[in-house]
Amino acid sequence: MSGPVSEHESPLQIPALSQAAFLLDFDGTLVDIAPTPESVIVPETLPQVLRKLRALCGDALAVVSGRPIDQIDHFLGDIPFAVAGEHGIAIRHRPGGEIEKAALPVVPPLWLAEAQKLTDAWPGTRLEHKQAGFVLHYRGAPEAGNILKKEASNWLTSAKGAFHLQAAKMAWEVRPTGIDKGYAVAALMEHFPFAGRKPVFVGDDVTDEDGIAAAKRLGGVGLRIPTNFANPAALRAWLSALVKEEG
Ligand SMILES: O=P(O)(O)OC[C@H]1O[C@H](O[C@H]2O[C@H](CO)[C@@H](O)[C@H](O)[C@H]2O)[C@H](O)[C@@H](O)[C@@H]1O
Repeated sequence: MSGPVSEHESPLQIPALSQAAFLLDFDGTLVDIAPTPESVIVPETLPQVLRKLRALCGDALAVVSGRPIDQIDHFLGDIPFAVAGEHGIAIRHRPGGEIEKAALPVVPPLWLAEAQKLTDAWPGTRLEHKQAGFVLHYRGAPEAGNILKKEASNWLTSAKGAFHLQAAKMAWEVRPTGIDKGYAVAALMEHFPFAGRKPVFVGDDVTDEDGIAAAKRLGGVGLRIPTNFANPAALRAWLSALVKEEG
């Protein structure tokens, strides 16, 4: 185990890159949080750092995001070898490979209709559709956070545990129960080029805790912003130093 120091000046113990697999969250981890999901900016130097990292760890670089896979493709193109989207509901294990989709219950159309009405009624809020759930964003109207939560909690009382409400960053996400980033990490680690390596998972949010726990369970390391890195810029600087040191 080795590695450069984090911005907090404590040396981070991670496996040698020749034995490591990197599984990285996207929003709030690789890129800074932005006012809207579309307005995220991928810093100019990040693609090159990630490509070097992928080369140094034998292609074992994955992005594990709450976003659908096509959005990660839009921002990062062919940089990661594998992508897990929607917190593990959709996984593409290799470049150009088929997307493996978990069999999940369909979101009741009534909830979607109610969610649309609710977000139409609150300027600054918005509804994001996902394959097996949806997100109520309130970054543009923080005062609406509580009402969105209350309404979504009411819909979920009829779900009999099939769906749950997940707190996200200035958002509430209605998610199917049973699949999380821990599942995604375990599934990715079963396949080439990840299998046999030690996972290094980095995230920033509550949903990343499952990924962190899974990485540790599998003999690797789980790191979190702001515990191990002050912010995404500090993580990017650490990754840049890591690839320079070993490159
Ligand atoms: O698992 P992640 O890759 O971290 O994705 C989590 C969610 O990210 C997006 O929403 C969040 O980021 C937006 C852009 O910075 C921000 O505007 C929003 O307030 C955040 O909640 C994305 O829209 C969600 O689908 C992801 O689940």
